[in-house]
Amino acid sequence: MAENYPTLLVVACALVDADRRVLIAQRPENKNMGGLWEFPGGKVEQAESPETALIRELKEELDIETREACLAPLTFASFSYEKFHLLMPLYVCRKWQGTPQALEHTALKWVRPQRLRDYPMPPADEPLVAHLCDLL
Ligand SMILES: Nc1nc2c([nH]c(=O)n2[C@@H]2O[C@H](COP(=O)(O)OP(=O)(O)OP(=O)(O)O)[C@@H](O)[C@H]2O)c(=O)[nH]1
Repeated sequence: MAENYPTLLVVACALVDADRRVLIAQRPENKNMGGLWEFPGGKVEQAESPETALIRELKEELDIETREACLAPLTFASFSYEKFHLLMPLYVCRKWQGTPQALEHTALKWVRPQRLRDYPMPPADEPLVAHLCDLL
């Protein structure tokens, strides 16, 4: 692996509803990996904790509010993309205020964990699905 190959810290969240379904969000077509389904979240900015970043991203992307105590770490993705290495902790959140809206995505979908494989996801996400199936 080349030097100066940055590791990008991105936080993501599996929102889980009362029926044990998970929220996934479709990336806009004009973005890298457009059309794929991902877990809401985004890059951790400087001087932000992962949890603070995730709470911010959930508000910006979905217009929902949650708090640190409602974010349970589940697992992480570690995957080499062409231009960066992605390190992505995945949290589970079962308690939030508001109804998720697709403010930055093309669509949102509540999916049973066993059906997540029906939705094309970024390659980094594929190993995460098994963890959600085990948990839920
Ligand atoms: N939020 C999120 N990002 C993911 C997932 N899987 C995955 O590979 N990523 C990658 O993590 C990177 C950071 O995501 P991001 O949401 O902050 O950035 P972006 O590409 O949408 O564009 P932006 O820079 O305009 O915000 C992207 O390259 C994205 O494709 C995932 O499940 N959720």
